[in-house]
Amino acid sequence: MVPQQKTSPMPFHRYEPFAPVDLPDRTWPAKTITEAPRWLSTDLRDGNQALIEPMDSARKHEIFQLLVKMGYKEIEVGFPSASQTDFDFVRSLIEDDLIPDDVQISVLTQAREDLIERTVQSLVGAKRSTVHLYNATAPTFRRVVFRVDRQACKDIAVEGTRHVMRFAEQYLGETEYFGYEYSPEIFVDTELDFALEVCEAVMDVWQPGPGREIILNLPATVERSTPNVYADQIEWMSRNLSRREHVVLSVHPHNDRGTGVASAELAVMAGADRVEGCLFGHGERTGNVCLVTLGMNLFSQGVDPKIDFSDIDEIRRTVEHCTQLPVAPRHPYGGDLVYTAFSGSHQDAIKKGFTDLDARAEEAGKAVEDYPWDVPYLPIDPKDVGRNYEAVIRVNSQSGKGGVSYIMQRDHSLDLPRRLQIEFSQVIQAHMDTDGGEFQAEKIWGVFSDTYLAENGPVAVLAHRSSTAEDGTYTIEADARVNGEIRELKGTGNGPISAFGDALADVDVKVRVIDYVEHSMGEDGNARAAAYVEAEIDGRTVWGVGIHSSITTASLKAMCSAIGRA
Ligand SMILES: CC(=O)SCCNC(=O)CCNC(=O)[C@H](O)C(C)(C)COP(=O)(O)OP(=O)(O)OC[C@H]1O[C@@H](n2cnc3c(N)ncnc32)[C@H](O)[C@@H]1OP(=O)(O)O
Ligand SMILES: CC(C)C(=O)C(=O)O
Ligand SMILES: [Mg+2]
Repeated sequence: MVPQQKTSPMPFHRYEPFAPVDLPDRTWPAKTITEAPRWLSTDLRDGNQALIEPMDSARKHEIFQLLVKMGYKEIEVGFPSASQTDFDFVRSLIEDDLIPDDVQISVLTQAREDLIERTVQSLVGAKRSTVHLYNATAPTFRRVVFRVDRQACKDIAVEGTRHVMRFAEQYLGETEYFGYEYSPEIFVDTELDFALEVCEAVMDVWQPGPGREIILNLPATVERSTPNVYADQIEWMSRNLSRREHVVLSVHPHNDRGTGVASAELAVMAGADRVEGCLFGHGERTGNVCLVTLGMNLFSQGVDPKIDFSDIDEIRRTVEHCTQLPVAPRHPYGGDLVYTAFSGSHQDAIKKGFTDLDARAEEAGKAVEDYPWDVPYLPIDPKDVGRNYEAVIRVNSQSGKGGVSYIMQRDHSLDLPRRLQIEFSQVIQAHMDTDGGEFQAEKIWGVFSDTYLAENGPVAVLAHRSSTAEDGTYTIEADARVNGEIRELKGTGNGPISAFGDALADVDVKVRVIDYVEHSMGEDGNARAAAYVEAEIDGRTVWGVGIHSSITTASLKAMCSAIGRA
């Protein structure tokens, strides 16, 4: 019988289910995203206001420069009426001429006259700027925070917009561009008809038209529903707003349910033109939607994100330094561990994937970097974000032969034969059972050297000479140390391995060679060679390995290695 789940003791009855939107002819599920939306980074505002220690001026400048360098063209730089620090930062950007001509800064304010005035004052001298005004419109906020009815709530937005326009005229005069953004805060809990009514009233004041857009930002201030409901809300607004062609429909998803990225993506499918978020998902509570994830999700679908993530670790380091909060090791695209496989079957598939990719690129006459990426378990090429392949495969108790042999190949150019991979992987596993934890690449090499290359077995070749007769018979003469004694051995066969096997019979060492593989360990003429011998000795089947600049010496060493192993 299937085990029956029990009723949770938690008080789930205290919470209301979210209401679906009545939109049976929704169109967004059939849409695909083919181009990047307009991005706004609110790292310096929503991100900053949620930090344990808000950024000082130096850190704010660092983030601003990072955002500009990455390619963000709309940057919310603060809440100037909040503090002198916030105000002064905006002033320093403008007065020190730090804002590139193609970057638009914006500043946030509550819909209060005195705060709006101070906010607009902070922008004096800016070439391109936007004031962003918000007031909460949801029923709980109307009742609890503002203690107002619908009409009075709408009036706050309308009056606020008028103040913005009046103060802009008073303080800013003619600028290259002055824009306006309005957010009905808590949009997701606001009745849709009322959200629309407030936005229309705000537009009636701002009067959007050709060359005079308005940004209407519909925030999931607290994410409260599945992403499809948010998408329905956005599609409904997009369909019902007047002057739609002059409206930049913006979304501002938070991540309270952990679905901020999905909400943003479905919202874009539903008609949103613009997305606000923060790098690595900083922001209130569980954060704003992560701009890195959104951008890289597009990239991984072949869509230009219009943002440069090619040095993801530099981006991460800067964000960690400025926010003083760590990025989780499993954070999409930027976490330390996200391109690393520990588990055996993943490592095996990745290793095969790399080999296959190299082969197909070569066949197509293309550089691997230009060939379509298709490697199991790696959604993107780590090199595209500035990572190398060092960390792709790491070995612990969950790993198998694929991972171990990948490291031997990557770090030491040793292409272990399949059955040797199995044998060596068991050797590593035995160590792992004793030592536990992760097995670093150097430690794997140490075990390999001790196991196969130590030359501490009963037979060691000190020198050898060989000749081939006309009939092809190969003769070898070797000076060898056998059980501590120096002996001169001689044997014949069809090659060094069989001749040496024959010679060993004289000293009572019986070796039956099962398999032999050799390869060069590099491209240049001075490259060394690796030889692998699988042999049955005293009833045991073992592998031996030899490495030397002479392939014959490498083969003899491999024989001695196998004898030592047996
Ligand atoms: C969802 C968001 O992230 S919104 C952005 C939130 N960010 C911040 O608040 C950071 C910066 N804020 C601050 O530094 C301060 O809040 C300040 C300086 C702006 C204002 O401080 P104070 O004047 O002390 O007001 P306080 O922050 O307590 O705000 C509460 C008052 O503002 C009113 N209010 C809140 N939001 C708004 C708004 N958007 N528009 C108009 N009034 C508002 C409240 O109703 C309340 O009024 P009451 O005192 O008459 O009841
Ligand atoms: C000010 C608004 C846009 C906000 O941050 C939110 O609603 O989350
Ligand atoms: Mg927010």
